[in-house]
Amino acid sequence: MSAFLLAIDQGTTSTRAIVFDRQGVEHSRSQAELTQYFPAEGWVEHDPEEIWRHTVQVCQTALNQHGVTPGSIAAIGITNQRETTIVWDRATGKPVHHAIVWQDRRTAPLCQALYSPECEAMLAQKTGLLLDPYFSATKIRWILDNVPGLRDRAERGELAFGTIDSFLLWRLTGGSVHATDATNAARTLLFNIRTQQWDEELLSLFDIPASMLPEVKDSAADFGLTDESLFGVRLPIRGVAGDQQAATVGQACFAPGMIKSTYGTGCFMVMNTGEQFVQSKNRLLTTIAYRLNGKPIYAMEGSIFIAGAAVQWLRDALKLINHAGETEALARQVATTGGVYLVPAFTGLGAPYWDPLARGSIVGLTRDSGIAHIVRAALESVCYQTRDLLEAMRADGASLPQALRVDGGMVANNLVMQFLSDMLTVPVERPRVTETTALGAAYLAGLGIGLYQSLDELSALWQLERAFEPEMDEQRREALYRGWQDAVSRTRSRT
Ligand SMILES: Nc1ncnc2c1ncn2[C@@H]1O[C@H](COP(=O)(O)OP(=O)(O)O)[C@@H](O)[C@H]1O
Ligand SMILES: O=P(O)(O)OC[C@H](O)CO
Repeated sequence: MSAFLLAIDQGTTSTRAIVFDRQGVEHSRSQAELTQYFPAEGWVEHDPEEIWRHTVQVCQTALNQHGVTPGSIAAIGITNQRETTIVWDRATGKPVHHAIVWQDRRTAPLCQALYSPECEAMLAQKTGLLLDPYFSATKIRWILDNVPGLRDRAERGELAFGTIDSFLLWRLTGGSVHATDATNAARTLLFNIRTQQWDEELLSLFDIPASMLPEVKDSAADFGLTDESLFGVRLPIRGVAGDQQAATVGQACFAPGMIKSTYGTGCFMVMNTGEQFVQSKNRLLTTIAYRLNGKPIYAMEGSIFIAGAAVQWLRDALKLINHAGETEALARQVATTGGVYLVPAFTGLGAPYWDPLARGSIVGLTRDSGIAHIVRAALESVCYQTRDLLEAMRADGASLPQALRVDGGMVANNLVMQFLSDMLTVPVERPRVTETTALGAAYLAGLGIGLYQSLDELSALWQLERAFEPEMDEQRREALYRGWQDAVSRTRSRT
């Protein structure tokens, strides 16, 4: 059988194609930055045509370098920024609106209008989610209500909805497949993760026609063949998962209690809870980690909207740095932030606060505060937010994990990793492959095509690069964390 697996990782800030061999070793890659559109305060959009162009381009490049050829690919796996919503015309395949990105807050008023404690309890019970603009349902509804003529066209069955994986599947297969996997469906607020079906009550609540929805498959399944015109051969697509779930697979968090945290644009902490649907009492999400052979494996998730994006903000808005990598040396110029806290609520606060109207703040500034303090505060904010999530998981009954497996662009920063371990009092483990999202998609494709027979095989491939052990004394740690909690309470729009 062909030796390689191609992973397409369509993230918030970039689109990547990475070719792995059977051992999970990277052989070739290509990447393209994605334009971010901010058409109004709190709105975030992407151009689906740019996403498509970049996807084809990065795949073609990765498939034709370093000894890799399209013919040497056994299967493709797709992983994607989740919740981001595209509606397209079934006849032409053309999107009817820009993609509304997961970070977009435009539907906060709609969420408020639909809110009641009963409604939120019903949503939590069926979907594991909360009523928040983050998820796809209100984004679909916004498109249907705001683009003239679309509601009627949707009712007539002319429009298709998909998260990015679905849209890419549609395009890659020449419009012959309209599907998604259970992990992506689980982020829409329309999918009942207990019954594994689109839910009539939810569709009617959000006023979305069932005809728009994709078929929901396992995360390792037959998602069709690529159109021959794209890569010269027809390649089977055998794996699909939302990026955080793919990272959970790439980190081999297959046993209940295992946790991974990914530090990209946002930060997402996912704890495997096995076959058990655990409903949080502390505003964490319940989601599907992966679904194989029809059997969902559940997870608890804490979602933070801004992690690496805070570093991008230091670079692009404040122009304090030229490259993300500079933050570590800058932050090391000072031993502490001197009491400065940066709460990066640029697009509201995610778990466990769920406050879409909160906006960012910097507190504790004095005349001694300088660039290094602010940069350090931005980095530390990511660790404090992770502690908030771990506290919520523990309050829900989880025990302190043996280790936290980390990945994503930000984990290159050793200062962040050490402070994270100090704040959590847990060893932080950075694997050899930090592209675990793409790796997870490749693993799913490998499972789907029969290159791997079991999850144990994948666990055996996981390798540690470096572990960071907690070093900070308790008194200092807790004083710092109390300062963070105070800064958050001053940032909240409501309590
Ligand atoms: N050395 C570093 N220190 C701090 N942040 C970093 C560093 N390197 C990259 N980042 C941040 O990591 C993010 C990129 O991570 P990545 O996993 O590629 O993100 P995504 O998949 O969300 O596009 C960027 O927001 C960037 O600012
Ligand atoms: O693109 P990322 O890696 O920041 O991930 C985005 C998440 O999937 C949003 O839920």
